[in-house]
Amino acid sequence: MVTPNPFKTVVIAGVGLIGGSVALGLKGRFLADKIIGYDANPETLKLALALGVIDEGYVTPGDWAQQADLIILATPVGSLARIARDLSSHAREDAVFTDVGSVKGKVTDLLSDLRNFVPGHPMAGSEKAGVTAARASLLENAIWVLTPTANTPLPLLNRVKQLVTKLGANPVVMPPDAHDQLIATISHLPYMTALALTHMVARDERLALLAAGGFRDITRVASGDPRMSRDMVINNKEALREAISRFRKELDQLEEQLDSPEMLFESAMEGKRTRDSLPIVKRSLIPGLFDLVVAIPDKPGEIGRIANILGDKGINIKDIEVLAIREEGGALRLGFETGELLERAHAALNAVGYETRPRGLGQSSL
Ligand SMILES: NC(=O)c1ccc[n+]([C@@H]2O[C@H](COP(=O)([O-])OP(=O)(O)OC[C@H]3O[C@@H](n4cnc5c(N)ncnc54)[C@H](O)[C@@H]3O)[C@@H](O)[C@H]2O)c1
Ligand SMILES: O=C(O)C(=O)C[C@]1(C(=O)O)C=C[C@@H](O)C=C1
Repeated sequence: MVTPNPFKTVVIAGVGLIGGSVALGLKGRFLADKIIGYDANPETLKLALALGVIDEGYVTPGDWAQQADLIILATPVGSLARIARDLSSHAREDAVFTDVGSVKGKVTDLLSDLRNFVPGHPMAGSEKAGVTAARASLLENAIWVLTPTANTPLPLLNRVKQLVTKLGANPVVMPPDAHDQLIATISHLPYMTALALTHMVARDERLALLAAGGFRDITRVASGDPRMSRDMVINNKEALREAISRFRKELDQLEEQLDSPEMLFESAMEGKRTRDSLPIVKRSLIPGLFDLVVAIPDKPGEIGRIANILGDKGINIKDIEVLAIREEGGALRLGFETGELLERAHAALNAVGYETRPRGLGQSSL
């Protein structure tokens, strides 16, 4: 039996990496009839419209929010509560609110009286920010924590759970403080550790020269947006302090084990067993797209310009990736659904002077 869309018009407040990925997931799986973007940055909205992530965009709250059946708050943690208030003063009484913030206690407390609120946090992300990094597959098979408040009606929790499942993620329900405690260890502590390690490198340039895969893997999250990451840890400082103190003890213990090889071997075995048994998250979505690689000069606005040229011709970009950027410029990989769209994109971009080349599984005859 086909179940109807749980929500018809969805507002995404904060059309960045996560908001954009949710929007693409909703569109790709036909889970909403209309997606409205709300973002403080008009350039982001222009780009999101050109990339087909949203259908309409607004930079200020207004009566347009009356259309919303569901409002997904996806701005930095520190602004979530204010934006919820701003939008709720324009939204209908029955509009449902959820959020994707990385910390749940604070936002849940601040919004405990917000009607129809189901707080959430998808456990997926990236060190990249912004709508150009958004992709539907980011959320596939991810754990998506929901932390209902005392005021969240159970049927509503179930509707949001259903939506999360339809997006290809796995809902897990827990209280906000339990979420924050676990996240302090599994997400916020690794971020602080990455900062500590990168600071050591910053103080001795010979270390940077020798940094190989191991160091890069363990410090990847330090490349995340500094303001966003700061907001995330500052809003969970009690739980994070506790996690840091347990981490110090673990380090002290490992230091002591440097003099007892047997015990250090046991620790190494335990580390390997735990790391190797972490579930592998499979992400698949878009199979065999028709890819076009476009050479671009390293100038502001280039990605938006390309998206606009294609948008004006009604050519939908299904996937976008920034390939290596060097001083003299770089390249974009654009994915299209059909060979015909690929050829039209190639012609449109060539006509205005871009160098393009088809690539990958679904190449055309170009
Ligand atoms: N990045 C991750 O890995 C990750 C993972 C899970 C959850 N989250 C959470 O998702 C949320 C968004 O993170 P992101 O990584 O998508 O960030 P992002 O920077 O990619 O996107 C944030 C968007 O919000 C907009 N914005 C910022 N302040 C605003 C305001 N006051 N009013 C309206 N729009 C505003 C920005 O213009 C931007 O488009 C955060 O709460 C974060 O904690 C992030
Ligand atoms: O960068 C990634 O791969 C992430 O998944 C980012 C990450 C994490 O620490 O795991 C970062 C913050 C979130 O709230 C959720 C996920």
